[in-house]
Amino acid sequence: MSQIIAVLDFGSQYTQVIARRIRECQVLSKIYHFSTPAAQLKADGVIGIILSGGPSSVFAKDAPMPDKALFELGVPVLGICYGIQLQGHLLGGKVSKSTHREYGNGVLTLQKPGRLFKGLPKKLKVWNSHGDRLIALPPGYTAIGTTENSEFAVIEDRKRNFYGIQFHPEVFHSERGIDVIRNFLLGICGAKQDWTTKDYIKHSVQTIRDQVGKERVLLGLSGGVDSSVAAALIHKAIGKQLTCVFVDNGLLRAGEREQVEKLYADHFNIDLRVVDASKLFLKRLKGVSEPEAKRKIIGNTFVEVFEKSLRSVGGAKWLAQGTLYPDVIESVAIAGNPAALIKSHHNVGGLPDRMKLKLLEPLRELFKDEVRAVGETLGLPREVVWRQPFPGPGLGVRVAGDITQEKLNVLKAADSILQHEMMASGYYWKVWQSFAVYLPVKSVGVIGDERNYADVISLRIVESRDAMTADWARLPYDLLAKISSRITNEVRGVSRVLLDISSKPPATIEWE
Ligand SMILES: Nc1ncnc2c1ncn2[C@@H]1O[C@H](COP(=O)(O)OP(=O)(O)OP(=O)(O)O)[C@@H](O)[C@H]1O
Ligand SMILES: O=c1[nH]c(=O)c2[nH+]cn([C@@H]3O[C@H](COP(=O)(O)O)[C@@H](O)[C@H]3O)c2[nH]1
Ligand SMILES: NC(=O)CC[C@H](N)C(=O)O
Ligand SMILES: [Mg+2]
Repeated sequence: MSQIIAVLDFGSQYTQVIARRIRECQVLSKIYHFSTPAAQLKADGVIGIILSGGPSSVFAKDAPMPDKALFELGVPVLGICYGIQLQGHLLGGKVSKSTHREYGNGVLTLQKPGRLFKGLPKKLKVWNSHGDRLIALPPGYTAIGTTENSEFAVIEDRKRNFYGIQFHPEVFHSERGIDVIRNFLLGICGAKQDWTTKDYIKHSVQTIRDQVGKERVLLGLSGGVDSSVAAALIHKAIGKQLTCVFVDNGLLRAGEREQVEKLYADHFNIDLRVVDASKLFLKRLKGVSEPEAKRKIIGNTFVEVFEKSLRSVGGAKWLAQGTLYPDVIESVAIAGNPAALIKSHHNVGGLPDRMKLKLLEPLRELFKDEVRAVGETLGLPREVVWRQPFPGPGLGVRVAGDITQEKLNVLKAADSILQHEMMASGYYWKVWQSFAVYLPVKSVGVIGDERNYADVISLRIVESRDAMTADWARLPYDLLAKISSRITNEVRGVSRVLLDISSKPPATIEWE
């Protein structure tokens, strides 16, 4: 029986981040609904339980509650944030609303050597996000550490192997957070580190086979990292039952369609059809300038095109996409968590309600760097695995405001100079994304002693780990100067080039 660490989901924004930290420690984890019966966890071979954070207060009337019997399974339990509050509430301690919310960075001071903090310094920067707090320990527990507003920031009951943390060790901003999780998994639960990318692939291949059976699958392939890895994985699972469709939506970069066709012909043994739907997309988008409206139209039109191609691929029942976790969390609320809508990624929030195809998304829980690791293990070429992300709505969300063919042409020309210089300098591979944006303003310039009232282009070049947060890349001035001067000199109709120096948050990577 496999060893599983169960993550009970109480609706935290970070539930998937906890799961990914566990995978980073090469341990198998599974996310369960918060109400999963303890007997089920036991039957699944769970060797440790993590109670996630969540937006509710434990004493609220409809607060999500776990099956209390999980505290009698004899397996270690770690509560994070809402999870520590649950331990307090259910096991005889006391939780109350705090007058001081703790939000963002704080300092943890350890008073005692706790098992979770083995080998770690006595003071650590940690990241908080809570309004309630534990004010009395449940019997059997000891206080281990404090933060400014939490007397019980870390607690443990060594005998029963119950642990609680008020801050979020899973987020990147909590110093040595991964070590805390590793101590729980390896030191306390005794997990074996045997969950590798290879296992992930084996497991996914089996799941895909079980899901799909003998039915046919149509995969939307963009030539990007995610859909290429999804294609390779699904092809490994079901071979000829898979057909890929690349849609030319008229919002692609210069030469992109030809590049993808060639790449796939050279490197992949996969049935790929190319559909030119550029006229349809541009017709639907005509005169539309509101970003969410544009995204919805693009998502809907993609599905319309996929549905039209169904007959020619032998009546597929499944639509496969390379959807990743960040696409999901920004687009929709998940697992009862009232997460805010940031923007509708075309492949999630942009799908029409009437869609009849079943969705097959084997990468839906992964982050980009994990997908790249899967791609490398599957032997995909470097230019695919390490390609910069390019969103499905493409230049459609990079022409700010309404889209016309003329604006697209200006943007394509500017973007292709940027790409060329990024490649030539090697910086293409060092940053997360680099692209040009067409702004809906004009500005006055002067060329050949003449007035030039023309378009403005902004450069957006960012560094990131997983697209959840990002910062603008500090590129050499000489390189920026060269890009700017080439764009204003070579692209007719551009009088000015700007550099976007906003981080995410508060900005996002794309402009719309
Ligand atoms: N032009 C396209 N034709 C067909 N499917 C597409 C196209 N563009 C995007 N998709 C679908 O939408 C999904 C999400 O797009 P997204 O851009 O996030 O991923 P990607 O293109 O596969 O990878 P990358 O993040 O590297 O760009 C893709 O995985 C793919 O299934
Ligand atoms: O396939 C996609 N469909 C979309 O609708 C979409 N919107 C944004 N992106 C990409 O996602 C990452 C995060 O982007 P934002 O900071 O703009 O939300 C960045 O890498 C963006 O390029 C998309 N990808
Ligand atoms: N992030 C959390 O888990 C928060 C828990 C609880 N809602 C609080 O505000 O304290
Ligand atoms: Mg893409």
